[in-house]
Amino acid sequence: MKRLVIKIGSALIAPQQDGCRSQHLLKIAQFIVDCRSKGIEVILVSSGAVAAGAHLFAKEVQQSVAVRKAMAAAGQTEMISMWERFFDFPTAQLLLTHADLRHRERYTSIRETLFTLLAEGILPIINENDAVTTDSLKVGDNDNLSAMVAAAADADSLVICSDIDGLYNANPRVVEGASLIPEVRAITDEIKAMTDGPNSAQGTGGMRTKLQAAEKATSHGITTYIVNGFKDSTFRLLLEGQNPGTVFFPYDEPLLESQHWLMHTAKAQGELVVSAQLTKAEEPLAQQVRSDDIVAVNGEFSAGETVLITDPQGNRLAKAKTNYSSCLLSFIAQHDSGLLTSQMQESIGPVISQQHIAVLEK
Ligand SMILES: Nc1ncnc2c1ncn2[C@@H]1O[C@H](COP(=O)(O)OP(=O)(O)O)[C@@H](O)[C@H]1O
Ligand SMILES: N[C@@H](CCC(=O)OP(=O)(O)O)C(=O)O
Repeated sequence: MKRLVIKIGSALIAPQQDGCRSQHLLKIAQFIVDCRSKGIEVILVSSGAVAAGAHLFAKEVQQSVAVRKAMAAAGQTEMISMWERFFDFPTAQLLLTHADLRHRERYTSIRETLFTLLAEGILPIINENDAVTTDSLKVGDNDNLSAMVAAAADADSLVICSDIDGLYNANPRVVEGASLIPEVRAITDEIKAMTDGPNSAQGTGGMRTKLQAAEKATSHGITTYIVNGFKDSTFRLLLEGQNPGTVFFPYDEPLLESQHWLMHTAKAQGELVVSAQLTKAEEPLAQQVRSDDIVAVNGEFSAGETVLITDPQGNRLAKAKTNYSSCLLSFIAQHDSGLLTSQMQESIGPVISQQHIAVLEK
């Protein structure tokens, strides 16, 4: 490990949902200190703002979206000041939303901030900015957020601390006799079918979002662990280089940073439907997507935004940054003349550039 992102679930922060408890966090803080003294750079992604702030609001109103946002805002200060008390080195708080991460300029700015904090030995502590999010703006769970952060920070390891020993072949809280899977080399459909949602009042995504996070992280070359944050032995084993739970091995050929961002973080603003023959050709997809091969343009987007490329049957082929706006592409698609499109292509350039396309797995 050289650069590690560690994600802590709400159950560890506020086990009784009545404010933060240091009970389970002391050993995690010690682990962070030990990692840093071994020269490992650490970024902490901490859940628990909602759980920490819950006790300030009446039970009957706690399910209201507005109240949960207020709980997050109030609980965040309690949670961050608790972390701060553990460390004798400086910490920094970053509150992010999906809207920040999927915006390439803001994403680059977040990366810059992270690298600067790490270079100065300051511990970044990250959570979703729940107080300002809506459904369309949020990541929604800190498992996926931690993987996006790990990718943004060029980390090599992601440790997701949960209330369970790792991934089991079925949810052990439901299926008696389920067994722990210590190693996962590929996150197949069979593996995905083993998981379901959370079983605690505090948890958000259960094992499903942890697998999504592992997929995002491993495809960026990041070794990912799901471990039990309640057990002391977890952190001792991690420091010894052993696997205390489930380890997900990184891809042999990780995606480039820009392609990973397109595939896993950027949100498609619209859709380009391209003719069916394209996908069968030998050349790379980006070179094939000429304006006269576009069958339909759905949604509104500007040049530079992310689009989903599909075939006429609706199969997802790729995500890409388009060099044309939806307006211009629709005009071309409707006034299809070989001369116009080739003139257009010559003056503006390709619809999609090769470095800005991520081909999706079927
Ligand atoms: N296949 C599985 N293996 C292990 N845990 C599973 C599985 N499927 C679902 N779960 C549930 O996921 C829970 C952990 O996720 P969650 O409650 O969201 O915790 P956290 O707050 O740590 O993110 C486990 O306690 C368990 O109930
Ligand atoms: N951002 C939220 C946590 C969301 C979340 O993913 O919670 P968890 O499943 O406990 O990691 C909060 O601080 O309460």
